[in-house]
Amino acid sequence: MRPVGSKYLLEEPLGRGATGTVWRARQREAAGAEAAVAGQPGETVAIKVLKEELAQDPDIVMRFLRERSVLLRLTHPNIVRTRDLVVEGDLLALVMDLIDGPDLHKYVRENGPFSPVAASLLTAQIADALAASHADGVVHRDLKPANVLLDERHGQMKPMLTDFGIARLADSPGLTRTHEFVGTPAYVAPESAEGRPQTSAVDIYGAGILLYELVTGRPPFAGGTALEVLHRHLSEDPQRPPNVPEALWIVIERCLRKEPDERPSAESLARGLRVVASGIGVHSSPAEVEAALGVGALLAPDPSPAPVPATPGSADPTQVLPAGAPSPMGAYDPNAMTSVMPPVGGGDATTVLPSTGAPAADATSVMPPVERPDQPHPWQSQMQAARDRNEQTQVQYLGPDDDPLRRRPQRQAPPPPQQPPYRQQPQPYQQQQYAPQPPQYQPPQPQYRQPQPPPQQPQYRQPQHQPQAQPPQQQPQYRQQPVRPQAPPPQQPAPREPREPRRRSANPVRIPGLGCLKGCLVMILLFFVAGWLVWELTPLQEWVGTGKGWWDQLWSWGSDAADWISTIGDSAGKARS
Ligand SMILES: Nc1ncnc2c1ncn2[C@@H]1O[C@H](COP(=O)(O)OP(=O)(O)OP(=O)(O)O)[C@@H](O)[C@H]1O
Repeated sequence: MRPVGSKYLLEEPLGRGATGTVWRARQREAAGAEAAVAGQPGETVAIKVLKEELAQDPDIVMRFLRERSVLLRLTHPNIVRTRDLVVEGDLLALVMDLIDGPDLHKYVRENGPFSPVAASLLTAQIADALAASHADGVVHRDLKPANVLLDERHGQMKPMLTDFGIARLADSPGLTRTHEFVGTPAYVAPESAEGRPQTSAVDIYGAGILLYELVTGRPPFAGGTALEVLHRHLSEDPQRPPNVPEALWIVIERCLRKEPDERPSAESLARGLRVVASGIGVHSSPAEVEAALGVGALLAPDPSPAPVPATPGSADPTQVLPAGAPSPMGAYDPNAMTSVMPPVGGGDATTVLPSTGAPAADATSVMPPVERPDQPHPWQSQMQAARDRNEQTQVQYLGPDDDPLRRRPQRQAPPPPQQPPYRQQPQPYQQQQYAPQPPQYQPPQPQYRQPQPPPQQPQYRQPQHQPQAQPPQQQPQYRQQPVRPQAPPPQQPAPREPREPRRRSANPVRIPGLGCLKGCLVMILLFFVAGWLVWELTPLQEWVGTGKGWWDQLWSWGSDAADWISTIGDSAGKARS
């Protein structure tokens, strides 16, 4: 058992998500005054220990501390209560109420879809939770069945919305330094997918998808790839499945409107769903049936939806990239996985705003709204981050064979003469990755989280994204995003002209040792010339007493040497005979 802070002991892991691992834990002693719930020694709690890379990120630690009060104050019967936040060394953890029951995704997978009445009543409670958080200025932005726990303690199934805080904590510019970010393609609202301004209406869209899935067992927009899902969110109208009653379909269809302004408020959604539940049961009275069919009149849009302020320098966590699907060409789990994207800044996942109804409790947690149109598109940030990562200097050990300073020169094949200049005529993929980008657009370079779905979902694990497999025809629609003038993406250095290939001599044949031989010959020649000059130009001849010239003297020395050698040869022959 591992201690968390001085107050908690981790007992066993309950599950693992994109941002950390949830543990069943026990309270050792009552928490301090800073905790929302002091708790009693021996009490069981759930603790989400955030991933190390999040915990080691100063931005996230700051945010964690800054938003402590917001997380702790968010209480509702259908929201999993955050009891305490622990920061200890490199460890960041959220202490929550332990919910005894599966999450909705797991439940539907194991038990099949809910009846329309049960699905309506369940979603009505989730809408209650959303209404409360929206009134407090908090937008969840990652609503999906996996984030709804079913509390089965009292013979009833009570949905409990969780992960309010996590997306918000993880959503920070610090994430540009981790290799991941969070978003779930199957549940992402069109405006999030497009990088348009977001409001609490994104949660209503998520609720509509969730409701559809509860009654059918699958989300409305599926596809083989995340890009396909994204495209369907943006362009397709959902089709009414045969088992969905008309009244319920009216609600779902309203929630799934592409225009956020046309979606109902959380409060009117909850009310409408209860009216529908009463009117679609087998024992419903004619009046209840009629009221249910007229539910459209109840689904009033939110007059003042809570806006989602952007975090400067961050991207949108729910932004749908081919996320959750490491390869856009591969299948992915549309239901349960919070997708992870390339390191980017994060936008604010569950955002704290000045309360529309009540005053904001924590001024430090209120983010000033930032004009979305001025910001670079999230994909631009992702591309930039990927580029920055690629270009940074790496310090690493090089073996003798790899070290260019130690390596012996290798003969290299000359480059093929017809090879086009790399930067001038890039292939489509090369252009995406390396070519200099105009400031207003840097093409998406989606990468995805290392697949970490819960162990029960191995079929959803994906291989790494292969960028060249990306269908090119789906990209242009994201290229028109405006640029934030005050924080333009860093200018790319001007592309360097490709170097001309080195000119080689006409005769490329190399003779080993030729350089050394040449040197020796030159030295001999120099010595010879120097000797001749000294002999001829100095009084050396007279000193030696010969009076001969250079050549005569040389000849005489040569003759003396030959005589000496023949004398030695003769004396050796006589000795033998
Ligand atoms: N308060 C809690 N009580 C009991 N079980 C919990 C609690 N919170 C989470 N769990 C369980 O722990 C597991 C992991 O939760 P987590 O929120 O990390 O998963 P997730 O929603 O799939 O993650 P993510 O949204 O980051 O992808 C889930 O199976 C969930 O059922």
